[in-house]
Amino acid sequence: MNDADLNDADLTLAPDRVDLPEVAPMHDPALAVRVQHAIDHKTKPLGALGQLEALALQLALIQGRDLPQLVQPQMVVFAADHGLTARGISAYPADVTAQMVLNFLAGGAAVSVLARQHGLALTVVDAGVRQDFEPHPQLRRCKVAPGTADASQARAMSLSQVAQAIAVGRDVIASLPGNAVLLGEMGIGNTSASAMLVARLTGLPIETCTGRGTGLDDAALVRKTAVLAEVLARHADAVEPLAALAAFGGLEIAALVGAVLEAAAQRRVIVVDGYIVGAAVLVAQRLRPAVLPRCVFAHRSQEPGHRLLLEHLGVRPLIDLDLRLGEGSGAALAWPLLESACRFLAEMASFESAGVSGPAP
Ligand SMILES: O=C(O)c1ccc[n+]([C@@H]2O[C@H](COP(=O)([O-])O)[C@@H](O)[C@H]2O)c1
Ligand SMILES: Cc1cc2nc[nH]c2cc1C
Repeated sequence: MNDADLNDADLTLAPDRVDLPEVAPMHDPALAVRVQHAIDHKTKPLGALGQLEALALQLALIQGRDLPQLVQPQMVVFAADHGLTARGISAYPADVTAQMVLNFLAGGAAVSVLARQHGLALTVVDAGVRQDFEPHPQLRRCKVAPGTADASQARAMSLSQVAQAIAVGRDVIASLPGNAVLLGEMGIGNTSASAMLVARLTGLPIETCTGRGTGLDDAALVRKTAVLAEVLARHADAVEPLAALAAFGGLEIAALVGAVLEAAAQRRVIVVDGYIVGAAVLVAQRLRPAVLPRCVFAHRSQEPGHRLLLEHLGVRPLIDLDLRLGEGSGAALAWPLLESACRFLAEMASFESAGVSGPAP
């Protein structure tokens, strides 16, 4: 597919023009009953492992087995630049996107450290960074374009670019081993794209979806919010999920949409990092609603729109550490909880096997 084949009218038809996998609904009531029964008969007061119990059940249902196992977990960080940075919507210069990609690969970024700590393979994907990179074993060079267009002047991406970036995300996931993916991102300006996607797709006011990102002060936050309101008004017709993605960007978010769809189609466990990955899940969920129960929401970010997004999706994150870093750092930090959920299900004794008395009659 190339730009010449597509025009604006195609945007409303986008789901038919972009190659999206089918995602089967998770429906196995008998398995759910069996796993809940096993959880309830472990040697603990009923429900005492709290959210970890719901997590164990979710992992079992995603994998379609009584004892879920996490094999060769993959941390995948999608990176790209945003043309809207020309409007001063970030506290840091756009060059930081490329510099941090090099830092990820050199092993010095937060996500590099946490991935090492938790035994997560780390892959970095250049979906649209302005700068070119030398080959590196952990880098996938899949640049769709050197950054998006300035969304205050034009659509951030053409539909063809959206389709290509979604394909990048799908292909990267399909090429990786294992049955769990942790998704992260890097892109100066991408809290703006996320805020606009969330506002447009949920109907929430842009003021509530916009935050300080990398650390804007009060005055800069007011200016950012005004810019985002202007961009939303400019693209008032971009209401369908893929049209909104094209209008607001970014290339890493589109690649994340593809990654979420492919991972869900393959029944992999999907660990969702912060606001930006959450916005990609929102787009993916609008395209294929069955992706949502296959996602584990790792943490609640400090970005105020993230809380609203999680509430809108009706999901509860595992941890809340006031993080606002991105990269996949929150997903990596939450990872041991998924391991613990599998372990308690597999290894804890039952009342029967341990000879412990159940609740008083
Ligand atoms: O994950 C989050 O919730 C999150 C919240 C605030 C900032 N970030 C990171 O900061 C960058 C975007 O911030 P900004 O201010 O440039 O839009 C991008 O690289 C994200 O990884 C990430
Ligand atoms: C230094 C730096 C690291 C990051 N990691 C993710 N987003 C980031 C933004 C900045 C500015």
